[in-house]
Amino acid sequence: MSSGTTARIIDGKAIAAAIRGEVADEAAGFAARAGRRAGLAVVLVGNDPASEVYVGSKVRLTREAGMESFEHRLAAETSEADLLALVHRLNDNPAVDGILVQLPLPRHIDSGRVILAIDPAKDVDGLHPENAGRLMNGLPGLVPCTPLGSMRLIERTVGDVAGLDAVVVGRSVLVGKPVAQMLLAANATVTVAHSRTRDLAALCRRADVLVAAVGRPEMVRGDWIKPGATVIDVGINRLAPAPDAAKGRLVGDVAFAEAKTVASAITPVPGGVGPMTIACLLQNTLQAAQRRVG
Ligand SMILES: NC(=O)C1=CN([C@@H]2O[C@H](COP(=O)(O)OP(=O)(O)OC[C@H]3O[C@@H](n4cnc5c(N)ncnc54)[C@H](OP(=O)(O)O)[C@@H]3O)[C@@H](O)[C@H]2O)C=CC1
Ligand SMILES: Nc1nc(=O)c2c([nH]1)NC[C@@H]1CN(c3ccc(C(=O)N[C@@H](CCC(=O)O)C(=O)O)cc3)C=[N+]21
Repeated sequence: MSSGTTARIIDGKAIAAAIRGEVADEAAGFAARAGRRAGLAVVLVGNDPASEVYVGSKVRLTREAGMESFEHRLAAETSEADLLALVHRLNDNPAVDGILVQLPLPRHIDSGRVILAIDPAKDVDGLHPENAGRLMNGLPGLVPCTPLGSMRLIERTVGDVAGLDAVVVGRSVLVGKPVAQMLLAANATVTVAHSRTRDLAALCRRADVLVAAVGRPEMVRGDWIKPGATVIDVGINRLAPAPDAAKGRLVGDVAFAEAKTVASAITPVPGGVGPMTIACLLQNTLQAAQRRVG
């Protein structure tokens, strides 16, 4: 399995910081013209561990970029009706340019119905069927942040993906499906794998570009990777803490130590896709604000 080489580590943290710098400059211009800051509202229902990691850095980075951050933390028992009512209030609030409802939602809430309630012009996650359909048809719209951030890392690493074999593991509305659409739009040959896929390891081994968005710590092993491949690890998994520690380590969906001896380039967790997601979210919020003001 080991080829004796070591992969280039794709520095999502640094690339994201550069994007946030550009967004901050533009956000200052927006505030001067509009007489108010662009505003982002984040809704978290319950306490999904990956969502907790997300909100942790998001509030601070939103303010650093010169935008307003509105946070709504709701109990896990919140009813679907109450959540829908909050979404409608945010739709009607002129200070709010972007609305992000964190997924997954507790099981008693239909996430499809909640996403459908978000004003597509404020849907900075790009999940509303109108924006998802626009992405599928190659029309302009708000694009999901994690897939957009992943594509930017892929393009910076491999350049043109036209004709390359891309395998996406995971088919969620949030990550797997939109990243597959973007790779397809960039002319890669795309296969989307999921929990019913047969011989996942053999399928992954054919990928020049492998995107893992599963939510299973270190599931993708080193010997699943084609030598020289580019590996994008979307997974954010919090391991159980060591006996004397408050928080467990964060790991991706790829066994990083193994994979880096086979791949030519790989994203780390943390420091890979996560920071890019936030940078793209801020960029989408500014884009939504600019369109709304006209
Ligand atoms: N870095 C970032 O910015 C972000 C990270 N994440 C992280 O990415 C991961 C994926 O998130 P998300 O897409 O929302 O997760 P979901 O749980 O919505 O989707 C997971 C997907 O993985 C598939 N899957 C599950 N088990 C297996 C298996 N054993 N073999 C093959 N496929 C499997 C599922 O298949 P099926 O459809 O058949 O059930 C499903 O399509 C999570 O760790 C999440 O925390 C998410 C968003 C942003
Ligand atoms: N509607 C919706 N959209 C999402 O985009 C979404 C979501 N729901 N639910 C939860 C997941 C998870 N997610 C993360 C984004 C960034 C980091 C991030 O910045 N991570 C840092 C780690 C920071 C630290 O160590 O605390 C890193 O990877 O370097 C993590 C997780 C977005 N998600």
